[in-house]
Amino acid sequence: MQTPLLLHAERLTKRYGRRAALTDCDLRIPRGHIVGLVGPNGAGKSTLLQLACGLVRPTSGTLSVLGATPAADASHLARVGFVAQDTPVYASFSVADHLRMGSWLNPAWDPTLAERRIGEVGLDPAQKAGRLSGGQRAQLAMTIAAAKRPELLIFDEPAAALDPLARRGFMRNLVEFVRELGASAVLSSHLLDDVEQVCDYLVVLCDSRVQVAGPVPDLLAAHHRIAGHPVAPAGAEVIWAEHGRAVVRGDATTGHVEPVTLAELVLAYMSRAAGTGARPGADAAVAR
Ligand SMILES: Nc1ncnc2c1ncn2[C@@H]1O[C@H](COP(=O)(O)OP(=O)(O)OP(=O)(O)O)[C@@H](O)[C@H]1O
Repeated sequence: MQTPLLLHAERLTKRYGRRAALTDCDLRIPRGHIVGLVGPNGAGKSTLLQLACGLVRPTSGTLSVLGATPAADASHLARVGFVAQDTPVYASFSVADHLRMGSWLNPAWDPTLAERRIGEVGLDPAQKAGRLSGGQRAQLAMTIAAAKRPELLIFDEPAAALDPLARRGFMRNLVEFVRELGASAVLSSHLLDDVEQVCDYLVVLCDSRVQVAGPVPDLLAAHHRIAGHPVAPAGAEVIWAEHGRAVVRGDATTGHVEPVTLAELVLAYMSRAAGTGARPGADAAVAR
């Protein structure tokens, strides 16, 4: 039997009244990846993460996580750890209280991992969570999510509150942690550097729709930057073009062809969805 996918969405749609947060999204993401979910404000990233945790239900279409409906039962809840955007903690509880609560609520709680990590990141077990800095709160929330020993860790903009140095450390830590757990992770971020640093699978969401998704090495191999009278050969798709430069999907044989960075690839899809830059074919010719 095949191992169930990490995330499997088919025509997944979520509407809030007349507003579409996700529209007809198809995803087939295998396990073992650290998935970066990127896109502009209001693209639907948090909605997708909340659907994956079972906090909200689809309007139509289907989503399965680790082969089951999200939050279908207590055992599925235990397999997924979620760190929400504002890393909520109980202000009047100490760091140690949070760990105690974690051990009561989670059958597979790993106290050794939790205590080791609290020590590693320099948190005082006696300190009230309400007095922690944003970065320390993020570390506490990540520790609690990880000490559940989940198969999937979900982070909604995990490092948004951190200064650049703390962020770099946090993201490095996150990768080590996910690997140590033998887990997979999905994280949303506006910070393309972070995504580039830690993610090996990318999903670009714009305006409620998946624009592109796949393993990062495959996406980088499939896209090129061309400059100087770019001509994309037949079969190649111009994703974005402006001022004599273009990002194309498929082979590019004319013009000055260079590899594309992850940030350029993401920005090309975001610009296309936003309707900025020249329309494909206007600035970069497509050979027929
Ligand atoms: N509970 C809700 N009620 C009504 N509309 C909502 C709700 N949650 C999200 N939306 C709408 O759904 C769309 C997608 O929102 P979502 O928060 O998923 O986007 P996002 O990509 O996470 O944005 P950001 O990067 O700004 O956090 C937006 O138009 C938003 O206004």
